[in-house]
Amino acid sequence: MEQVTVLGAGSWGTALAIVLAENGHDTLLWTHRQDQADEINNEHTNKKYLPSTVLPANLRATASLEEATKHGKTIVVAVPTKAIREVCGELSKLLTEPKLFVHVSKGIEPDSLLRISELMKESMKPEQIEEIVVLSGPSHAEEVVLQHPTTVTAASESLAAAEKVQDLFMSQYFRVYTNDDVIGVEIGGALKNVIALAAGITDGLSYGDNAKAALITRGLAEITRLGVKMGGNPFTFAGLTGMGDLIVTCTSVHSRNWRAGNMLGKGLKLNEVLEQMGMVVEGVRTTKAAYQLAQKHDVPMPLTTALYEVLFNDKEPKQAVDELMIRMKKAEIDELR
Ligand SMILES: NC(=O)C1=CN([C@@H]2O[C@H](COP(=O)(O)OP(=O)(O)OC[C@H]3O[C@@H](n4cnc5c(N)ncnc54)[C@H](O)[C@@H]3O)[C@@H](O)[C@H]2O)C=CC1
Ligand SMILES: O=C(CO)COP(=O)(O)O
Repeated sequence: MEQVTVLGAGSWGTALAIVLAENGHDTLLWTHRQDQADEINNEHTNKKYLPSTVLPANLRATASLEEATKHGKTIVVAVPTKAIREVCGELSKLLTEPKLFVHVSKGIEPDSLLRISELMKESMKPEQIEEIVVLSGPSHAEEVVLQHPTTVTAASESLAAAEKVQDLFMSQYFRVYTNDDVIGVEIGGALKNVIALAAGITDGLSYGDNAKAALITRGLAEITRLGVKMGGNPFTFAGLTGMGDLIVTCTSVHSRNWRAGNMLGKGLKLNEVLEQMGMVVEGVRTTKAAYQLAQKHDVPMPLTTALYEVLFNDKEPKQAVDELMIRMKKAEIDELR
């Protein structure tokens, strides 16, 4: 049994805390909201994020970051990308010994263009970090809490750290593989949300299954193109954290990115969509970051660029699709090399 802290009591942090608590680990879930910590401790529910779930009795919550920091030998960071800097910065003021960090956030910071593990390293001191492991893959919280079979990947430059995280989380319904390709895993996890927004848009336009299959495969082509240029292993993009997560996010009604895209495709404006969602839609900020990365690395990313125009330059979704279809003729495979 290990002492583990999970930072962030949204749907994913809570679902992972349940997996850990059910595995017998002494798990403490941190939220920045006292009322939510009280609900988790007294009612054993987290209704805003997982309305039908009863939390295990051994799962405790706290609103004290100091208590949370002291508790875990392993600290799982499960806040949205935009909160990573702030939360890790606060953590850095409290850490007195090195910890094993696991992050599960799927994004890239616009402008700095840092991946999550890079952001974490920038926000804390090297001596405070034992190792960083990224846990990613096709895994909607709503299905994990139902104990439906789920497979993910733990990636780290340190195989020992990845295996430690594999052991912490692995259960009968939660299977964890290891990978040493942190870049590929982080890029795949972040960029699939961009394509999922686009898939939601084409569904909102009622364009059907051919369009969605095209988005998934051509989306993977452009994610791979960028990810390989940034140093990722091409095979990673065909795995759970690439193709696997792309499939689940582009096709599941649980996906907040797909749902947001669907509303955009039906004609709602971005601010109206985000107001209605009430949960993080990572793909919006990641579209900006991916657009900037494509320019920086001089990689053609037509789907990302089209989505950028829709989200930030008010292009009509139907016009964006029309323009994608009449682009210059291309070879399918040569473009990937
Ligand atoms: N929901 C899911 O099924 C999965 C989510 N993820 C990733 O996990 C990350 C977190 O997502 P969710 O839990 O789904 O989001 P969510 O929207 O359900 O919850 C986000 C949580 O973060 C908290 N938060 C926001 N800003 C904060 C701040 N500055 N300080 C402290 N806490 C703050 C919110 O209060 C909320 O509890 C995202 O990067 C997402 O892409 C990854 C895999 C699956
Ligand atoms: O990453 C996820 C599933 O693997 C969750 O996707 P959404 O953030 O779109 O809900």
